[in-house]
Amino acid sequence: MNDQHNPEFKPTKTVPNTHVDLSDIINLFDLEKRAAEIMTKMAYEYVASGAADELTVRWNRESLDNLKLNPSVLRDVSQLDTRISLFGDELPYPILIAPTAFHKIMHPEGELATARGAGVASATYVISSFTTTPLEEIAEVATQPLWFQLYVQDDRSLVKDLVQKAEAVGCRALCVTVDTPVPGIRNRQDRVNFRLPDEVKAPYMHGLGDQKKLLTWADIDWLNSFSNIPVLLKGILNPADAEQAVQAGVSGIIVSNHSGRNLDTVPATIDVLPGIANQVNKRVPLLMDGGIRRGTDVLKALAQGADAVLVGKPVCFGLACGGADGVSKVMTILRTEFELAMTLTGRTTIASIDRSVIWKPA
Ligand SMILES: Cc1cc2nc3c(=O)[nH]c(=O)nc-3n(C[C@H](O)[C@H](O)[C@H](O)COP(=O)(O)O)c2cc1C
Ligand SMILES: CCCCCCC(=O)C(=O)O
Repeated sequence: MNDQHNPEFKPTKTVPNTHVDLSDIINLFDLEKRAAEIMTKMAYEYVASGAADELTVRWNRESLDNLKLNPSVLRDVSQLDTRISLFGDELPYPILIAPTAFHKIMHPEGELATARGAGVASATYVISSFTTTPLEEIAEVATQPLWFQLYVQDDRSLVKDLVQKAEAVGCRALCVTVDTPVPGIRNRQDRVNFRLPDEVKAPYMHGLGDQKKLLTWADIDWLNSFSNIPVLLKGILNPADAEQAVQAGVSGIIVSNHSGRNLDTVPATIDVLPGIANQVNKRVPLLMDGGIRRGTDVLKALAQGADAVLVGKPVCFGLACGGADGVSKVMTILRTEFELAMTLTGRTTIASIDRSVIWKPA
């Protein structure tokens, strides 16, 4: 056992300054294995764990695996176009970096490395409210669009200031996380007594766990009333909430179960996506995350009605293993696999990816 995997091991510094050889990392599962070897136990457990019995974590993957593809043959697949347009920006491919907290426990360069990796991979990066690096510093190194993920805290004037700061540094959209009124049961994190090392701070967050005023639809109206950037709701899992979100005037919806980290036994996101897509009926962009690990998963999510997907855990593992290089490697692997999946199913444009891509028994 590596020292860092000894439960008694106490990190003496934020995180080892690791930069492992990434040349033999072929897919995102390889990367998680490597990350498990090199991350501190506390950081690894924080990233890898889900809520309670982790059934939803498992279902996210199983449901994606259980969908079968239905290729169309003899199409001219010599030219692919994977571009999408979201809120006025053209993205070269429909995969974004999901907001994840505390990057400095994963790599000493923290969110700066993530932003640099996103830049190399031409990916949009959604910064977490729990960033351990000030927004101005991230914006300074970013070369691709940034979005901001908002946790609404009790002090609404601080929330307003934070939204305005995100706008001022150039964030292009605001993802309001609506699935975490209180923290979920996180047994694995409790077992390692998860806490931030003293030298790591999340400068914008002050006790989400002690909320007195819980987020409601009235707060979404309030955010919409002053936000100058599109407001998306992150954490929608059923058509009724999606409808209410559209009626509330949001600009987009992220179908998410928080990677199974909050409420265990909610369904896999890929399973609820078609019903939500039917309800939303393209009135606003629909994004999805949860368990995306393969290019075929991206294709399946788009086929079931998503306009784009986000990836969380793999980016954290990439960051831990190789800083910016690790982050760009994750995005490049997924993008390349996605392009191949399009080619091999005979779909050359994003618009041509519809439910016929999914195999159904005759
Ligand atoms: C380590 C970690 C930290 C996260 N932190 C946040 C966060 O600060 N805000 C948020 O809205 N979601 C957070 N999430 C959830 C992700 O944004 C995203 O919904 C999820 O990770 C996607 O699933 P995947 O990890 O299976 O790709 C976090 C997820 C992980 C794994
Ligand atoms: C008190 C809730 C902490 C949440 C931290 C960030 C997050 O969303 C996560 O999934 O972890």
